[in-house]
Amino acid sequence: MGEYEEDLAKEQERVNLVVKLIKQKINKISTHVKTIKDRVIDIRKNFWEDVTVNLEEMDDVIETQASLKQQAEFLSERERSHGQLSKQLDTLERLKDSPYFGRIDFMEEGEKEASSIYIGIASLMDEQEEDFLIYDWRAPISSLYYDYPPGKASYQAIDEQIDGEITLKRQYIIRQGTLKGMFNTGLTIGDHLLQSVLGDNADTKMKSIVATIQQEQNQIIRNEKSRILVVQGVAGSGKTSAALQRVAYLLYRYREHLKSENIVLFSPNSLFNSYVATVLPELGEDNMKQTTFYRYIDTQLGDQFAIESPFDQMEYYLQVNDHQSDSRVEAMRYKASLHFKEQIDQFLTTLIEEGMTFRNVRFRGKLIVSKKEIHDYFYKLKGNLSIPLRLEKVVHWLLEKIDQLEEIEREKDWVLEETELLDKADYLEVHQQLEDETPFEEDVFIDSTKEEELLRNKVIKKRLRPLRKKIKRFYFTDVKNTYIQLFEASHQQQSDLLPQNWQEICELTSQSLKANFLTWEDATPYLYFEKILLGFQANRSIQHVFIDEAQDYSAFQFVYLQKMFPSSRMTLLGDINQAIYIHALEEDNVLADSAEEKHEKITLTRSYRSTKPIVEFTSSWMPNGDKIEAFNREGVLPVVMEVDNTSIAADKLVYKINDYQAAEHQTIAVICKTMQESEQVSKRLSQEFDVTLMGPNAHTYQKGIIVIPAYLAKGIEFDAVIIYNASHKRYQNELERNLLYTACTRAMHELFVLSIGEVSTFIEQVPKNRFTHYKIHEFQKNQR
Ligand SMILES: Nc1ncnc2c1ncn2[C@@H]1O[C@H](COP(=O)(O)OP(=O)(O)OP(=O)(O)O)[C@@H](O)[C@H]1O
Repeated sequence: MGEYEEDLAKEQERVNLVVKLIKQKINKISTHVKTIKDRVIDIRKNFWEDVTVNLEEMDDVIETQASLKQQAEFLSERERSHGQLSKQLDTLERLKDSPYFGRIDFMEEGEKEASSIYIGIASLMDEQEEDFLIYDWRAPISSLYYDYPPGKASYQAIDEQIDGEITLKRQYIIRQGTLKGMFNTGLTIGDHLLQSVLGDNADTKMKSIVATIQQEQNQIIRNEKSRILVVQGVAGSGKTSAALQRVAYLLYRYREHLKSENIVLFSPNSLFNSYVATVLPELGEDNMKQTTFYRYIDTQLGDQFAIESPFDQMEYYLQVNDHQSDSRVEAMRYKASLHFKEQIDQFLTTLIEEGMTFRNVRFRGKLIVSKKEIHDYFYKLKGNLSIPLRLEKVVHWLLEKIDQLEEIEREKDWVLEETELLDKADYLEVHQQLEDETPFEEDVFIDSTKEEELLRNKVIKKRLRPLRKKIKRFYFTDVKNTYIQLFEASHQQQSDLLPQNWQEICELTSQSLKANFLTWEDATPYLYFEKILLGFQANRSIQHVFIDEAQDYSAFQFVYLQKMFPSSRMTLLGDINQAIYIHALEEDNVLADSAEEKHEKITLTRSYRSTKPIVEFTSSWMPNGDKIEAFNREGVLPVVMEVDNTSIAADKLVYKINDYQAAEHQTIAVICKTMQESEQVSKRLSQEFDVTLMGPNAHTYQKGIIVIPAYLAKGIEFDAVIIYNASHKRYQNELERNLLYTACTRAMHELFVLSIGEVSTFIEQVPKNRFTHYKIHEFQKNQR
């Protein structure tokens, strides 16, 4: 037996031992879990038998409530411990299959012997609970594995730095408890293993990269210094992967006070949400909150306005021919900028003096306080008070008026009529109150006048409750009409910063606001305005905000998010080359080099997703493309095919898909520029194949052939990608350059670019040795 085989046998022996112990633990916990589960089922089944339900008398109602509460608490406590144990069990099940993936032998300074540290997705102690058989990959000592090659190394323990030497660094592939392979590695964690992981088929769900995290990615995952960490990473450099590993790391590092519900991830679309949803559970952690910025805005303003989605805004942009003179396009740019924010801030200061618009306060159709009265009261309040403080005072004043109204209305006939509509619990309460208030006498009789008074009280309070609530929420302030004034003539200032078509933009804006429609470019500014006007209620429960595809956020949106989460740390991840929204091309993009260097910035330049030829091809038309490094994974050259017309394009498309299917690619994406184009292509393809058309509302996708617009394919990847029509006409400007780059970089193994007519100048720029070029004319269409 050679040295390697001997080592392998020894390691397998250790694996066996560890797996045996894991199985024992699983058995022990399973029995415990089963007992608790039976108990939970039992409690649920007998829930109503174990509580005494009696609603006849008030005392009984109170007793019933207490009994219900006690029973519910008991149940939820059991359910909680059942949940925790089941989670432990899940983790153990995963460890049983593959207990660890790495090892380092580390000799601490001053020690004579190195200790072996085995690293896996969770920690495991030996039987005596004394030594670690496996270290969690997030433990301080595990960072050695990701950060150093064999040789001198150190790591940061809780309060000190530990120095020493790594004498061995090894990687394992263990499946179903069997050691399938093992390598001793240098600095980069297993080119070997990485090659094999990256060479696999694309999945419809993102995978965890825990076993092969690269040193530069580890800097992101374990970063604890920065309040705002900005990651600029080229396409496929592992930004999203690192972000999710970072969530898992933070949950472990701050497990005492950070829970998954204190973390939120803003992602580009719903499809992406589900794409990444399995990574954390795979690592034994609960998912963080996930949302899209659009969904967030919609929950804030959706009941007042119909809100355009960013995708509809994008479709509009992509269909406009002349971007220079289109007012809407100009508005998209301007309203995303900090200049516009300043303009709003200035407008807000003028409102201190004049301009606030209010709504009438009515009750049962009758005017109680007119908007004019509110206006006059508001502007009589001291000028040095802020608007939100003054509004608080108005609330106070209005509530007093409502108190007076209550006194008057209570005596009216309609109130008595409505006492009939009160429910049983109200009557019981009134009776109880009457009994409590009546001095003890032999002959207790219910005083009917008093009873009527109490019942009237109940009715009027019930009816006024919604009005009081609305007042407390400032519904008497007419935010929309106040905001509209910003776009009206009386407020027009002359400024060089205003866009040329400002007048027209103003008209368009007030029209759509009046129709209760918010364009995407108006949504954040409006919400900002509303929040500042009424007083910002910052979210303090979120401790960490992750923003993926951060390049697509405007400077305005970013400032808004900072205001919304003032006490949160933030991790922003993006790629300036994939900026596909018009506002994202501006200089104030948070990821642009020109942006102020006030945040810590980590740059990732190595791309892992695509083969080397694909990375070299796609980076050729990007500014600074020479800085994009490919991970060394071989593959075939991308193919560019120019055809004369759509009919040849359709034939070639079908031909290529057949080709890719024969090569056993499991996810094949036909990426189009717009939704409309996607619909046409999908219709054509569905004559021959089973295809899925992905639109903005798609939540998941299956393996097979999908047709998708480029902007929705953000963040995800496919075995093979076909760009439907990368013609000169379709891809010309900056945004289209980025869109084409984003689309092409979705390919892991193969890329085929069709062009109907002359190919885009961006592809013309690519050195000819970086792709295979075909031109197919009508008369040649039957050849390849
Ligand atoms: N260290 C790693 N080990 C294994 N696979 C990795 C590693 N880093 C990245 N990958 C793989 O590379 C691919 C791209 O990763 P990811 O989607 O996180 O990149 P990204 O920078 O967010 O990409 P994009 O900006 O293009 O959407 C994924 O398949 C991911 O699993």
